[in-house]
Amino acid sequence: MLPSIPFDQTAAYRKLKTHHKSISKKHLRELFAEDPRRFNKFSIRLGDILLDYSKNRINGRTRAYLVQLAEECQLGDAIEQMFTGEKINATENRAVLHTALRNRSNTPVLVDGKDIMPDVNEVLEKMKEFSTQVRSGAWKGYTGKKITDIVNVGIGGSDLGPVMVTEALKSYGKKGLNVHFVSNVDGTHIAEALKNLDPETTLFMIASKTFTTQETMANAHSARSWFLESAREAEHVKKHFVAISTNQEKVEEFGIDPANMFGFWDWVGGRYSLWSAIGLSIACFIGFQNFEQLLAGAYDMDNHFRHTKFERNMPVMLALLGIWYNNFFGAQTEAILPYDQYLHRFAAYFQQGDMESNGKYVGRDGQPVDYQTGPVIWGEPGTNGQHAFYQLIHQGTKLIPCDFIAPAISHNPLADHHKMLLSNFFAQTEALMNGKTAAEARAELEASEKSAEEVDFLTPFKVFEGNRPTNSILVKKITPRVLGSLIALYEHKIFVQGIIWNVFSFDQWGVELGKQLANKIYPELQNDWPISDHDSSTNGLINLYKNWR
Ligand SMILES: O=P(O)(O)OC[C@H]1O[C@H](O)[C@H](O)[C@@H](O)[C@@H]1O
Repeated sequence: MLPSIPFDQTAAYRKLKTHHKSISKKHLRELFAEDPRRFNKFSIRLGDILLDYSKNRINGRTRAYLVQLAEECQLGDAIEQMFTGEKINATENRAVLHTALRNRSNTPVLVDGKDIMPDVNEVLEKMKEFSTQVRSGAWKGYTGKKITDIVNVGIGGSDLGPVMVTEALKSYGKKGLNVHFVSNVDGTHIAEALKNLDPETTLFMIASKTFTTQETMANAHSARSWFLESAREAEHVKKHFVAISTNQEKVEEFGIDPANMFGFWDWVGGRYSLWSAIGLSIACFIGFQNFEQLLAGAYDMDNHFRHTKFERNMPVMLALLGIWYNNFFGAQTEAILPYDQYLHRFAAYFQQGDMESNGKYVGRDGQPVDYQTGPVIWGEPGTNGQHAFYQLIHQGTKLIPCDFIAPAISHNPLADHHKMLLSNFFAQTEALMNGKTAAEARAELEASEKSAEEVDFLTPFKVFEGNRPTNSILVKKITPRVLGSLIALYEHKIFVQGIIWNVFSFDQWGVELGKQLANKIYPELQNDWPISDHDSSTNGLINLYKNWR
């Protein structure tokens, strides 16, 4: 059982509260001026990844108190409990073992006394075999042609990870093998995805942990109908449909040959499942060796997380800084800003990862917490964001801690593009930190030969307070291995925050209500009779819809 200590009742919390009063008045400029060694002090390097967290509103004392907070909340024990397969997902009575999926050492991991590594390796072997056949063209469609297009049909955790990773590693993708993703139950999604595809060369991967998710099942049935319009014989389905699921019964019920099923287990959470067979589209697209590199990168981060002292521990420090702003500065959101076009779904991926994990108001003791838990996660790639929403980050009334992520080496070294991109990356965190004083703004205006009145009028608008905190994550290059580490970094950050906020990070009961209500209304839409048993708004909307359709 996880430790259950309301974090606002720890000694460290009280110390941080008092400490916050003084340090929140300090400007980052002053903190840098006071300590020339700030960068060395507040940065962590792991292989090809550097986390520079020196541009945060902290000093050595803040870090010490934050680390004490983690210790008082028994984070060390909690980490061990996760890695060793204790049933820390208590509301579902499950272990949480995405780390076992990338346990490259193969040391046994026990669930209910049984080593799960042989099962993990067996599925990996099956993925290797299958992805090799698809890539080499040995896997043939019903008319003997090789596969040119893979359509992953899944939603949430059975979609976002493969989407994000195949985009991030596009430059490793096999030419002539395209991946498509269908998630939304809106018929437009599948209709558009299938528009230019050829049933003879298309392979569907029906990805669903439960194999009961309404959206995925509706899309899977439509995919099969589309396929059978051309193929005619149900016999051909086995060449074009594979299932990725924990639910063999439902897979068979759907009509997919169990030989074409790639299994995983209830101890893999949906939003932590890209390392499992849910990553099959990734393995086919980038090749199994690269998929193994992705796993290896995550394993690097797992080891770092498990064995490094908190103040040198990347996920722990990232998590503690998030808590610092969320619970002491009152920040509501966090932005993830990758300066890499390939990472354009990274923030969207961690919207689910973070918000579905820690978006909870009930503590592990079953009582509502009286402090803030998970933040709103959002973000877009730089520099696009700079021309859209950075105004608010620089001069708005809200404090938005930002993570800037960039690779030193681009996969597309085109003219001077990467230098320009990176100059923006460096400039933004510097500007957010320093801001621009009234004197500086005034001097600039005066130099531009404005009249005295204009200078007076314009000066306040040109002032930037600065003191906006950022983390910079600079990596050498976005390789499969580096990406694996980056994803695991954020996964563990979320875990640490869940432990400290005392919430269960691996269930998602909040998603259930919407599902239940939609299932109630769905039959009511099957006829044209007016509805009257909901509230007046819902009745009004449904009845107008029935009128208009
Ligand atoms: O993989 P599935 O069972 O189809 O679930 C797909 C998704 O839907 C659920 O409602 C959860 O909110 C997600 O965590 C999950 O990833």
